[in-house]
Amino acid sequence: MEKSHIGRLLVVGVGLIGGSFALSLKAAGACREVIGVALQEEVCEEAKKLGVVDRAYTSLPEALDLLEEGDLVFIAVPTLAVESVFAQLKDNLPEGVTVTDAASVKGSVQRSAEKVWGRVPNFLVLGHPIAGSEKSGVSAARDDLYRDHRVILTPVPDTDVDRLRLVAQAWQAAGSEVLTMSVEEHDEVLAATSHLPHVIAFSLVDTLAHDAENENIFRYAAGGFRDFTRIASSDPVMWRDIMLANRDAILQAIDLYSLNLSSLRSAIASGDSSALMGVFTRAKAARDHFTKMLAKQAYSEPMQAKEVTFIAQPGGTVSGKLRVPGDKSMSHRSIMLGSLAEGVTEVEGFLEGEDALATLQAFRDMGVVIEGPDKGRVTIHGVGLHGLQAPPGPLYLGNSGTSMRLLAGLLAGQGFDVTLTGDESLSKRPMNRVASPLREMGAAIETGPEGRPPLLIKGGKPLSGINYRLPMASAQVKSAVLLAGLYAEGETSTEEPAPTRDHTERMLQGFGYAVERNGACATLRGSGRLKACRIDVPADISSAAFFMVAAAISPGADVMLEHVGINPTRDGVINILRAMGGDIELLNKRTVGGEPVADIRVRYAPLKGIAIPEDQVPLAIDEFPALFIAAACAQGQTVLTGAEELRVKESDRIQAMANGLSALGVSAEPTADGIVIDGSPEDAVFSGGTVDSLGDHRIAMAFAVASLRAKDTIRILHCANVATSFPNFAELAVGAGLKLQLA
Ligand SMILES: O=C(O)C1=C[C@@H](OP(=O)(O)O)[C@@H](O)[C@H](O)C1
Ligand SMILES: C=C(OP(=O)(O)O)C(=O)O
Repeated sequence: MEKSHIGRLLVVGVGLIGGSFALSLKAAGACREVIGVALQEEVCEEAKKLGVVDRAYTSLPEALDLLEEGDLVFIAVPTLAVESVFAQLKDNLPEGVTVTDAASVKGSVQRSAEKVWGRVPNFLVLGHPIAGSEKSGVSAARDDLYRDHRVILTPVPDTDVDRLRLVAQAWQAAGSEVLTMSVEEHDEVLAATSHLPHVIAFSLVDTLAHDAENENIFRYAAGGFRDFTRIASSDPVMWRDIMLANRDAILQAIDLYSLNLSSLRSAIASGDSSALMGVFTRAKAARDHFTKMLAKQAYSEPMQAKEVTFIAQPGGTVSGKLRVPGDKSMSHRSIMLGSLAEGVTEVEGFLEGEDALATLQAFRDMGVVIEGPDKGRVTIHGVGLHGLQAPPGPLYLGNSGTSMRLLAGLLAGQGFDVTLTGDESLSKRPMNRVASPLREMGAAIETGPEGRPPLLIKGGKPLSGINYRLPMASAQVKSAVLLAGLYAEGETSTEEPAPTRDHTERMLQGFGYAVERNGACATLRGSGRLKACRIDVPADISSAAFFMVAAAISPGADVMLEHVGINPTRDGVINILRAMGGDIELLNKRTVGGEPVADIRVRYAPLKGIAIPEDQVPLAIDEFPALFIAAACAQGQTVLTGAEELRVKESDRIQAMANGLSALGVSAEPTADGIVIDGSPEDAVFSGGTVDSLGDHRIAMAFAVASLRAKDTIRILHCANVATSFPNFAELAVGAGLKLQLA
């Protein structure tokens, strides 16, 4: 951990917060000496006795006299007392000393500073640790109170960057994660996440304490009461100050809460079970996704994205029976169509990966009651084609292109406005490919610069059917147009330049919606109805592909992949591997819920390089990262053409793979629409080294598979997004025989 460069630390207000900061910095060896200031002599004595401070004074100016350049003043008095501390600092603070505070409300502290100095002085860094305890006083101080907690710093334009860095380093030394945001944002977020819960806890306990029966209530109050009201033991003065200091934001939060509480009351009064389930399932999901929440958004980017590195040791082989998770494309569509259907749709085999969960959360945010997922089971209480409600904020779709493009189509026909956002990768992906045809249908869609997200979709625009000839083979574009067609006047049809996955067409039919299919064309009429059904999602062939390639390249391998969807619009990976000499058997072929399914057995056989037929490209579009690994292990050259679409996936997959392959000593030449790979039948094809997956799940998994034929360890950077499509990849891979570790 980086140590701060503070000389002396002066803590003004030696209670729980100030005392814990002092102890943390002392424990980290991050300051030379701690001086305390407290109003009462007894507190000074106790702080010294407990070893929290080295010296203590009841007079702030006296203590300030001891400071010099590079020292830090930490103000930890109740919010409304900060101003009087500022007033004493004004004439007594030595040059070069930095000041920070820990008050829970930043707007009022900013105003106090402006009152005292006319503006926030450049040496004052406003801050707030998101940590505390219901206990108070110096005797409750701990050196680990801030460890693994967040601290929000709210610099203003005048704040000196070196002072900001000094304060951030001090908090890091205390073990905290430092974030910065504006004063206004801080106060709104805290009103909702901290101040409102305290209001409710104080008021609930006060209400019950007034009750004549209170003794009984407290005697029998067990878990729920205890968990929920712990914070009502917090320091009353501190909380009074917070209420007064952050009045407007807290009032807004209380008003919103009162409204929701009264509709919950009505639901209970009228026995409205579905409204109760709605609130409870949404709340449970939100609580479970706690770390992904931001104020006013039910689901949002994790505040702190976790960093995962794959470390794949060389060699080994793969064997055994494996069931990879559910198909991602079908999982998305099951939530979308289940939500728009009338009645209750039961889904099995649902992919509990981040992408499909983003779609699920989007529909919860639009008022659909969805139970689960629980071991792949999801129960969707459909609201009908016209039953979605405006979400409380932008719909955050993470890394998922399918969610954004299909939702764009579906939402173009709603009566409300909605904004679609995504993570850094999704924010770079082209959206005009859906926005243009949807606009032709009458939709009002705004995109970010160059047709990138966010998408703002205006509601209440009447749509009319179109005949759309897709300029590229894309199931996402086809699906977006067809889903908008559900809301359009008349007939909507799509014509694709090459067959692409047809899960939308099949699943619509499964929900009882007429879709006419004729060669490259799919046609439907608006204003029909979807009837709830059961959906069994088979294992995802795109995930199975990593183990197919693993088996195809490792001598001695024999793998059985169970219950895999082998829809003919998705089977390119089987065809291509077979053309390269792969030994693949399809066993126990059957149809499940309108989709062909089989168990796929793959055994090792020497591979040879081929020119990949262009008609296979859309049928294997997501499998190319894995197929490039197979190509590197094949005798001779493999040439891919007609695959420019790979450049606009979660990463530019042609470049990302070419870079990674080259880093591992394989000759891989990217071209505008494909790649040329010179394979080698040697035992150790890949040299070992470090490759960057660029946060693309499929690049990460492909290079993990390469380790089977590597000479040395392969380190793969930025692998957290494997969880978008294949959350248990590492576990299954290790079980099958890969030597994979996570760091
Ligand atoms: O419709 C779908 O579920 C998908 C379509 C494909 O994208 P494009 O339509 O952009 O080719 C594919 O790459 C993606 O993983 C899922
Ligand atoms: C391209 C992919 O997904 P999406 O477009 O949904 O992000 C993929 O999973 O490989």
